[in-house]
This record gives sequence, C-alpha cells and structure tokens, in this order.
Amino acid sequence: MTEQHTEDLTVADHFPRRVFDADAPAPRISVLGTGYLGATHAVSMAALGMEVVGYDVDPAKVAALQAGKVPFYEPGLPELLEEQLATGRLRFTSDVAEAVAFADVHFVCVGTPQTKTSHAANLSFVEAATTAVAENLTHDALIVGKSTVPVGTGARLRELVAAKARKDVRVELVWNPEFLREGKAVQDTLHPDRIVMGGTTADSEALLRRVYETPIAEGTPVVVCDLPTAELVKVSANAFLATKISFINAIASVCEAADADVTVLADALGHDVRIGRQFLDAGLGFGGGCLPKDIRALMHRANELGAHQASALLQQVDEINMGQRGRVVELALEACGGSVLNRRVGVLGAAFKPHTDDVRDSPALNVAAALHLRGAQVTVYDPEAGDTARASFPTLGYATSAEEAVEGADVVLVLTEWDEFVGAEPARLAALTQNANVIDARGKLDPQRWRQAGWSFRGLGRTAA
Ligand SMILES: NC(=O)c1ccc[n+]([C@@H]2O[C@H](COP(=O)([O-])OP(=O)(O)OC[C@H]3O[C@@H](n4cnc5c(N)ncnc54)[C@H](O)[C@@H]3O)[C@@H](O)[C@H]2O)c1
Ligand SMILES: O=c1ccn([C@@H]2O[C@H](COP(=O)(O)OP(=O)(O)O[C@H]3O[C@H](CO)[C@@H](O)[C@H](O)[C@H]3O)[C@@H](O)[C@H]2O)c(=O)[nH]1
Repeated sequence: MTEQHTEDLTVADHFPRRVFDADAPAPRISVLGTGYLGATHAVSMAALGMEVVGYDVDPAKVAALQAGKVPFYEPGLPELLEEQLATGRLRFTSDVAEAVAFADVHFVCVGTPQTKTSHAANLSFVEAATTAVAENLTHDALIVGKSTVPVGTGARLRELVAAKARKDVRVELVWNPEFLREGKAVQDTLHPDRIVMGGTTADSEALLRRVYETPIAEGTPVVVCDLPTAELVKVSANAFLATKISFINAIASVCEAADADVTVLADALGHDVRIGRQFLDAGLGFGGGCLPKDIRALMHRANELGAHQASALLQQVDEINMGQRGRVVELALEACGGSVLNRRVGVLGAAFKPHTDDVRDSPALNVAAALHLRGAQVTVYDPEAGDTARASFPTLGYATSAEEAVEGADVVLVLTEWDEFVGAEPARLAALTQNANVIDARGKLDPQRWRQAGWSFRGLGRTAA
C-alpha cells in the first residue's frame, strides 16, 4: 500500500491525518495486545501491505516479537514475522502513546478471560486498552474491537471513548470479531471465512474495507451489521461449535451402552450436508482459551438479559463437556483395577488440541492432574506443549518422547491427537509398558491395529472388546 518505511516517518510528518477522508493515505494499523490473536493479526496486517505497530503491556512479549521470536507455537507465524519485520512495515513497542499517535486504525486484541468469581468475562483488559487509545489520540481514528466480548460491551466502550478522547478528533468504535483457530491462525487471518463489521458508519465501513481489501477481493463475504449483532455472532459461533461437540459426546455415551461405534456414526451423520462432519469428533471434549470461557460468558450474559433458555442449553453443553474428563479418569481407574495409587500412567498429549502449545483449560492436563491427585505417577509427553504444561502443572512428570512417557506404564492415555501418536507403532510402544492398556480419548487410533499389537484398548463411544 505504501512504499515509505516506518523509520522514515514521524508523527509530525502526518499530522493531522484524516483517515476517514476518501483520499486519505493508506491506513496505518496499531494492534493492542500481542498474544495468540494480536501477534497473528499484527503480522498478517503487515503481510497485507499495511504499516503496523504492535503494542503490549508485557515488555517481554514486545521484546521477543521485535527480535523475531513468536512467544508461542503457531505454525507458519515465525517465518511470516521474520519476513514482515524485514520489510520495515512491522514493529512492536511498549509505548502506547507512540503506537496510538502512529496509527489510524487501532485493533483491540487483548484477553477477555473468565473472571475468578463467576462465569462472566473479565473486561478490565479491554477497558484499559480502549482507554489507552482514547486518551492518547492525536488525530482521527477508528477503534476496532476484535476481542471476544459479551453483547453490550461495545456500547459501553463508546461511552468511555467519548469521555476520554480529545473533542477535536473524530473517533469511531466498531466491532470486527475474530474467528481464527489456533494452529491455523495465519491462514484463517489472511483468508477468513467471513468478515463481520458491526456498528460501522458509511465512512468506517469504507475504511475497514480498505484494511481488508485483499481478502475481500478474494471473495470473502462481508457481513455488515449493528454492534450487538457483531458481538453475538462471535459467541454464538463458539457456542454452536461447543454444542456440536457435546451433542456427539452425549451420543457417544449411548453408543457405548448399546455397543455401537460413534466414529462410524459421526462419519455417517457427516454425509448429510445439513449436519457436516466437522466438530463431530467424540472424546475428551473441548478446552482451550476460547470455547469454555466463551460459552460461560454467554450463559452469564443471557441470564442477565433474561434469556434463560439459552443459558440452560449452554449449561448442559458445559456439563456434558466437563463430564468427559471424568469419564476418561474412570476408564483409567478401570484399566488399573479400580485404583491408580502408585501406578504408572503415561499421558500422550498436553495441549488442548494438536498444532498448538496452548494448555489453557486443557482437558488433557486436567485428566493428568486428576490421576496425579489419586496417587498415580503421571508422566506427560507433548511434542510442543511440554514447557507450557510444566509451567502450569509443575508437579506432573514430563518426558521428552512418547517412548519415555510410556516406559513401565500400567495404562497409557492418548489425550491430544497429535499425528505422532495416531501414527505410532503400537507394538513398539506395547513392549515398553508394564501393562499394555491404552485409552484413546480422542477417537483417532485404529482399535484393531492396537489390539492386534497386544493392547487392551478402550475408547469413548466405542465397544469395549
Ligand atoms: N486465541 C485465539 O485463537 C482467539 C481467536 C479469536 C478470538 N480470540 C479472542 O481474542 C482475545 C485475545 O485472546 P488471546 O488468545 O490472544 O489472549 P492472550 O492472553 O494470548 O493475549 C492477550 C494479550 O493482551 C495483553 N494485554 C493485556 N492488557 C493489555 C493492555 N491494556 N494493553 C495492551 N495489551 C494488553 C497481554 O499481555 C497479552 O499478551 C480474547 O478475547 C479471545 O477470546 C482469541
Ligand atoms: O470435533 C471436535 C472438534 C474439536 N474438539 C475440541 O474442541 C476444542 C476447540 O477446538 P478448535 O475450535 O479447533 O480450537 P480453537 O483454536 O479454540 O478455536 C475456537 O475458538 C476460537 C476463539 O474464539 C475461534 O476463533 C475459533 O473459530 C474456534 O474454532 C479443542 O479442545 C478440540 O480438541 C473436539 O473435541 N471435537
């Protein structure tokens, strides 16, 4: 979009920038919060040709990113970061005033975790970041919320901005929720399924369309709607995905009781295009930094709004999901004759899903910790999430290979479906164990192959023999 490089520019060169004008220069971007979402967004916006500054309150994160290091595992992101830093279009700073003065479009990408005392989302980071933008505005600007927030948040933030921003600048606040999946974050950001623009005016819609001109030109559908609808689209999408997973897990328990196989059933259901095969993998259920906290925040908000049925539905989804973790613990106890006290448990997988090192609300670590609390000697191996897992659960044992994790085990649990585990040679692993019991909690192993290799095999929603 612009040939000029960041280091050649000063705020004075550009003041006053009038980003809403039809003939304004290419918009410059700031990204507030450079975690899983923000780091990917900042790098991707630079890859789309814009000048970008990323800001975070965590100086270590800023320093790492500026040095070309992604502080988490996300396939493809390190290479793109390095490439974009080299263009001079992308940089990271700990100085919020400088970031805000530099940019015209400010993406708020900070965390919205569950509060410690209720199901509600903690909005303090979103409020702090939005306030920081408002207080440091030097020229016209568009604030774009990307974080996942309860419906009604944007309207409150608009009041905050109106109270904090200088009166001689024009500022708008809109919501443009993000739908990226960890492990596919770069692809999802550069080529999204849809772009939702909530609460835009004609000018801010035109500006956001400039920002996303490449994916829009590729044919990405754009949904323009009001602010509350945009906020709700995001949490509803996650609620639907969560519901689909809990639905198949509920059916899995029927399959188990009736000697049916849920993996075959899911394939058969998936042929119906109205249903689709995705998100019908029965097993340990959903975890991570999004689905669990987002359905709980929606339950809380729906109750506040008097929509109690929606809340009750999601309560069931949550309960079924959390029950899956207990079910896997039960299967491990059964495999060890009723108690895991002083028994060796090999755990394959710690991340909440493959292709990430994220262990936020990881079902795998939840199960590992529950067995540890029952007196088992638990050894965990994950190809990428060993360090993040150890930081969250330092009392568990950690191995540097699958072989080391299953050595002398009484039972082996496959809790994250990394390719390495799905493709493992069962006979070789069986030889290393004390008792060759395997629990496939993700439904991705071939029971026949493992049984033929001498394993006693249990899966969720699959026959016991
Ligand atoms: N992770 C995902 O896959 C994903 C996808 C879509 C939407 N989201 C949503 O995006 C938001 C961020 O999620 P995440 O996974 O990137 O979280 P994260 O915890 O990885 O990152 C949040 C970052 O914000 C920083 N921060 C906190 N307060 C700040 C402030 N006042 N100013 C600047 N930076 C600040 C933190 O230091 C941290 O680096 C959440 O609302 C989440 O629900 C996440
Ligand atoms: O059939 C399935 C599919 C997924 N999962 C589990 O569901 C969880 C979530 O998976 P996924 O949705 O792929 O991961 P996230 O990266 O958390 O992405 C979700 O959450 C993001 C943050 O809001 C959204 O942007 C994405 O669109 C949404 O898919 C993981 O624990 C998976 O193991 C299942 O148990 N069965």
